[in-house]
Amino acid sequence: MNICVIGAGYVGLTTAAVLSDLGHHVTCVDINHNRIDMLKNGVVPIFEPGLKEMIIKNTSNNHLTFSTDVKVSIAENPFIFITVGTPSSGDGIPNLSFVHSVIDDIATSITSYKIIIVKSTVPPGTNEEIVNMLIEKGVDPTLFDIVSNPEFLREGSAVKDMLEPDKIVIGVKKPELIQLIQKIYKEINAPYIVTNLTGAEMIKYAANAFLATKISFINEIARVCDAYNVNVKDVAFGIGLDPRIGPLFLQAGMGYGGSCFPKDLQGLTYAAKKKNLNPELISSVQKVNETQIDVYVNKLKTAVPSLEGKKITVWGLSFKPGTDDIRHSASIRLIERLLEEGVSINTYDPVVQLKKPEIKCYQNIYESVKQSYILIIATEWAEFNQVNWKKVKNEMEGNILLDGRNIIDPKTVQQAGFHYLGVGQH
Ligand SMILES: NC(=O)c1ccc[n+]([C@@H]2O[C@H](COP(=O)([O-])OP(=O)(O)OC[C@H]3O[C@@H](n4cnc5c(N)ncnc54)[C@H](O)[C@@H]3O)[C@@H](O)[C@H]2O)c1
Ligand SMILES: O=c1ccn([C@@H]2O[C@H](COP(=O)(O)OP(=O)(O)O[C@H]3O[C@H](CO)[C@@H](O)[C@H](O)[C@H]3O)[C@@H](O)[C@H]2O)c(=O)[nH]1
Repeated sequence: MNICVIGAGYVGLTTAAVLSDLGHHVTCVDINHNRIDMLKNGVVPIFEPGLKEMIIKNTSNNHLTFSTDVKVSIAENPFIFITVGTPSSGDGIPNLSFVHSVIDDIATSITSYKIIIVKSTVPPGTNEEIVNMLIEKGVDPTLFDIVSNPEFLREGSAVKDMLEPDKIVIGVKKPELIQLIQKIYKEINAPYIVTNLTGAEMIKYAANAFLATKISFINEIARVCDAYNVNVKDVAFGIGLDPRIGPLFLQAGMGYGGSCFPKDLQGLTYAAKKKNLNPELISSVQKVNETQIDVYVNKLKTAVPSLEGKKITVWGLSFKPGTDDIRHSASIRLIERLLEEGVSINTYDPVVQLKKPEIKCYQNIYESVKQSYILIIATEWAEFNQVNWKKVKNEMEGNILLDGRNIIDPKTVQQAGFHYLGVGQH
């Protein structure tokens, strides 16, 4: 099948790579010329395991091509996937301008029937609005159908998640569209959840809100565990065995970040308020997450009353392991907060190098801790558990280790001479 994927970001590139790998002919388009030039030259602008190999394989066999000509690509392909960004505007309202710009391009270039598949995460009601927008722009309603097909991949395992999803959600206005979408995803074995356009949008928002709720829940429990000298991991394990609760997404730490949870909870709040509802639980989930950094900074300040002038090394910059994405990273928020205390910051991350004069980025993990007073683990990269702790300690001036992700065994680092600080882990 001939498919156009609009947007060459985390979702767009993964969609384009996977669909081309499944045998379709895919054109991936983006208005970012630099990005498309890189892709045409075999350079994949994001770090995502397995993505580069899949892109190179499918560009070599001509199943996947890249372009900056959005209108031509729309005109040439019957299936149009929209995967552009839907960031939060400053006040938390979802910024749909990128989606609207694609709709404008479709309205001005459509001459034959298109199925427009919206993968971008959008607030409830958006896909219905898209139908109306196209009609208002003079597009004949028989020339298009809209399918809401939200994406549930996680960064760091995007390719695998798209090849082995736990479900495929499709929102449609006409039942005959279901089979066409199933044809696109023929090789993928997953149950289909079929609903209307707004239902699919709500499933996406509700999924992210629930996952974020689990994280804020366990972070709140960790604060209480801390006060009672209880290990929150024991509590998470204990409750997680109950199948009604489940063991996943109960890892306490500095809180959730990334390009999705923060903005989608804001988007859900906005959507609820628009209908005069007051989403109290979602507001509390956000509040716990926003104050989680303070819990760690306060912990540090109890151990080291004056942070001013101290050198601190932070391991981990990306918002989670396996990605180079630093959007809404808890680590970056922590660094900004610490800089306000007058500290100097060294960092090490396996894939991210920041370009900020006030932050020193190292490519060698042991170099990064030289003469540091405090070491902070801010992202749960597995390699942070494989270091020689004695060597790390010897390089440092101080001995404080703040474990912002509860990934370190306190005894191991205490034996190496560290003073271990955690929240809900001792
Ligand atoms: N990142 C994730 O893990 C993830 C997972 C599921 C769903 N989503 C949702 O998918 C959408 C995309 O997220 P992302 O992280 O891939 O975004 P991204 O910022 O990585 O990529 C978006 C791309 O769209 C391009 N673009 C913007 N306007 C365009 C236009 N008019 N025409 C062509 N290209 C245009 C940008 O240049 C950019 O390369 C968002 O709605 C997000 O909420 C993201
Ligand atoms: O037990 C946990 C699990 C995660 N996190 C944090 O939560 C954030 C988000 O992690 P994760 O969900 O793995 O990453 P994303 O790539 O943001 O994926 C989420 O957001 C995507 C975009 O909507 C969805 O498609 C995915 O299903 C959803 O998991 C990260 O900062 C993690 O460190 C925790 O603190 N504790």
